[in-house]
Amino acid sequence: MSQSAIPVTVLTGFLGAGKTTLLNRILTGQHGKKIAVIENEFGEVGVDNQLVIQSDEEIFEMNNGCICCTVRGDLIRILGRLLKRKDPLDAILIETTGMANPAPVAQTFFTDEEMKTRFRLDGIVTLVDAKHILQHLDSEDEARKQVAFADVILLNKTDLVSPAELDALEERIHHINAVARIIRAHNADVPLDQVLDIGGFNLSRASEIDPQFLEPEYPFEWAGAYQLPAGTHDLVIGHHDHEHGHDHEHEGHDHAHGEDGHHHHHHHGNENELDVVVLRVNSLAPGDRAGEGDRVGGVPSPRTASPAPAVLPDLAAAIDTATRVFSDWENRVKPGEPLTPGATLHRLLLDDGHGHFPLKIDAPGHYLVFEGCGEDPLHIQVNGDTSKPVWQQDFHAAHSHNDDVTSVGISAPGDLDGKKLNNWISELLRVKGGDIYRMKGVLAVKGTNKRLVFQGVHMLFDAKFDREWAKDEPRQNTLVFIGKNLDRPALTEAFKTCLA
Ligand SMILES: Nc1nc2c(ncn2[C@@H]2O[C@H](COP(=O)(O)OP(=O)(O)OP(=O)(O)O)[C@@H](O)[C@H]2O)c(=O)[nH]1
Repeated sequence: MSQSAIPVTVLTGFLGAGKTTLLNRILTGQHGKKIAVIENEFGEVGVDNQLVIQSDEEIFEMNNGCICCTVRGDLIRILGRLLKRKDPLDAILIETTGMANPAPVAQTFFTDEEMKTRFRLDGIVTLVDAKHILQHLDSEDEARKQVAFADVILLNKTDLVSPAELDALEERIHHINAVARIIRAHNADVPLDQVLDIGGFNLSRASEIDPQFLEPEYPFEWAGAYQLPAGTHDLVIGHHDHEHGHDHEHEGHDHAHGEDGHHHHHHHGNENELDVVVLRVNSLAPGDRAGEGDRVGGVPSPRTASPAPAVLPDLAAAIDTATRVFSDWENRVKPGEPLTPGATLHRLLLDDGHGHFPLKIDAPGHYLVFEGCGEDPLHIQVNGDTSKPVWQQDFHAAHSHNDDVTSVGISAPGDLDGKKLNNWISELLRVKGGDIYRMKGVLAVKGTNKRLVFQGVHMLFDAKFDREWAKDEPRQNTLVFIGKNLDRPALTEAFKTCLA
């Protein structure tokens, strides 16, 4: 990207989130930068202008209502005028209205060659009112979008909520947009270098900040591994009778689900159904310790208690399979009807939270049982004895929030075939462009020693080769999609087919 390109920051945020407050800070701050501010006013003309402290920076107003394709010309005209200035600008800030979707503004910088060479979209900064954002996230599409589009999220008005609420909020925001940097603020008091000229989509930095950002979420909440002999055993759902003891320590769930600050939902919305997948794992090493390292203190999940690959070598593959199977058609099973291991989603029909299901095991070995809802106690009876799980773990459920907007990250070494990559991205944007809000990536393309850096907003995007990969730097592809109804397995699969 050319050095002379003027960085553009798009400032968004719901009504009253603190955009004007931040703007005033920027305009009065002693940063020695020449910044032009473009305001997109909706409704009453120029009210905000009186609130903005006058300064040397120029303020341009667009009074044509929300920026959309028809008024993008207006923005382009203002930008054109800014280019003609004698003393060049250091930065441009565009404030969108509270209700606006920032996409069309951001897309302006991917539209034509002149826009692409003279300006660069440095970042989308979204101000969030910590006190009111939750109700907006629940009810308003635009609020989720503003969070989804952001490179930086200023969690403002921290004085109005408790630290615990802030933590929960961050978790929720992170769930929607896993790569945005979240900065807490009071009266929008953030260091300006965290907002302006940030090189917003530098993914390698994003991954350094939060190594978990690629961590997938799962369609199940709990999995346990059992060593089972051949035969027909009894899969029991519900609190079991006292004579069987408490081998399957599901008590931990109360803690895990009750105190982590957000609501968990039953996936199928029916307490009398439980989704279960049973898979055979081939190569479980002997000497496994039951329940090792899991659900001890806090909220056990892949974020805090990763599975030990040496203990369960097939675990990752089994988790992948289960993730896929959980989105298959369910096979409804009435109490008393038998289950067999395999790639089938069993929806167990329970009677007041209880049920007995014969589990048919042909070959002795290790079996993983995945449970859609982790709150239902489950155990397996073998010849009247409760079988202890040799391993178990809670998983972050994909549906722990009812957000349809999420992030999918892919990180893999290897060189990509430029042509296949191009075809995939074009096709993806053609089919899913409306749902993919943002896409960012740093990619290794076969035949070039430069990194391909790209970012996009809906179907418009910009890809450029930037610096060479450093000598000690692995040619690692990192890309992230933020959007609605994203299909992680499909995206991951399609990406793999682009490897050279
Ligand atoms: N308590 C509290 N109030 C704040 C904070 N930041 C801003 N405010 C106040 O919130 C109100 C709205 O702030 P603005 O900066 O005007 O918000 P805005 O996003 O520009 O609002 P619109 O122009 O309506 O979209 C003002 O009264 C601010 O003084 C904060 O951190 N804490």
